[in-house]
Amino acid sequence: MAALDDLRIRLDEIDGQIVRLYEERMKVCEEVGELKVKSWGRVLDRQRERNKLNDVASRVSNDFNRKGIQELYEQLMSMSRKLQYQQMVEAGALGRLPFIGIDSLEKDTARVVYQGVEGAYGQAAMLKFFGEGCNNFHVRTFRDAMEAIEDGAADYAVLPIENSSAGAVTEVYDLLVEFENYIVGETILPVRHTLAGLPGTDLNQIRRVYSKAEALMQTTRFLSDHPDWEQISVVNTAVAAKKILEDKDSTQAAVCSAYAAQVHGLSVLVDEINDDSNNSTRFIVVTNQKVFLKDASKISICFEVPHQSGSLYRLLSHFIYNDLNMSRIESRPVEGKSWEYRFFVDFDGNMGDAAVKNTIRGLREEAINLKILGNY
Ligand SMILES: C=C(O[C@@H]1C=C(C(=O)O)C=C[C@H]1O)C(=O)O
Repeated sequence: MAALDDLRIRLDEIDGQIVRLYEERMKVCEEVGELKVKSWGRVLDRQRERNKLNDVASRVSNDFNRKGIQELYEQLMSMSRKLQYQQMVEAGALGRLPFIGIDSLEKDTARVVYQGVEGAYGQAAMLKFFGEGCNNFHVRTFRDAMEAIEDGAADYAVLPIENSSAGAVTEVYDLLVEFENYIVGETILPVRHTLAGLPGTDLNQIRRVYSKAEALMQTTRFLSDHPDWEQISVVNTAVAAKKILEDKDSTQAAVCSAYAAQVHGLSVLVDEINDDSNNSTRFIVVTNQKVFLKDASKISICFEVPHQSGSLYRLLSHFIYNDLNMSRIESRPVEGKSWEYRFFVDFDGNMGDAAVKNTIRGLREEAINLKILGNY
């Protein structure tokens, strides 16, 4: 049997040939790219790639190598596509993304909508982003807020998208797909839940606790010390506070912020009852125009993937290749298609960056229903 050193010398020789051939192949792909730039053609040719995979698979001697050569060719072709997207972008064949860069948001004159009633965390987030004196109104549901934006009744909506302990606010993700509204800002609000009731309420009197489902989830540890309390979810924590005031029933309490308790004339019975003391919620600011701040640094997109092994992996490779840092990925079922998913990805970047244009160009061709949700 040959010694390890001898085998490695042979491998080095073979690899030398592979590297030379790889470069030769990429040169030819570049020429193909030039033709595509001239003809404004599509980079990805699925049929050609399928044929290529079948062809190389038919040339090897066993099943193990068949799988291996196909994986290798998938990578090779993906690299040549990425080179061609770059050529397209450099030649201006991508054009501009359909978003207009602006210097700042007109916060002073804007009319802003939030979901819930006075005292809602959404209101606190809105005041944090737009300032105490901002012109605002509130609506009952997230959908109402999205509609108010689409109809032009408001310029901006402030909506929760993610909580640090309960995770995604899935309804808002789905609404971002359904409506032609775009994210232009975000703000993170620390969430401190309290148990609030009518002034003078004793904890022993309480039989029912009202709150938003997420807030009940975020205070599980405290509530599990009171297993006899019935937990009832309502649309918003501030709605829960309002209900306690209106019902005038001291067997009821609300899980809400100290601010909501104060707005609705309740007393804080127990302060800071959230399981996680760092609990915070990220809110997004949405508008009906395709605009982005010129100094924006985060992009949110969503897309569906073909229901095939490896398809998400291949799409995410665009981020790696273009050296973009992905900060979040979330999936939601695609309506009407059981077990198929839409992925929501946040990544660092600005729409003016070549790396971002490259990535978007690749994803637009290779993913299904790519939507840019905003750059902020
Ligand atoms: C090189 C081309 O572009 C892409 C890359 C391919 C490859 O690397 O073989 C094949 C088809 C295209 O998706 C081409 O169109 O031939």
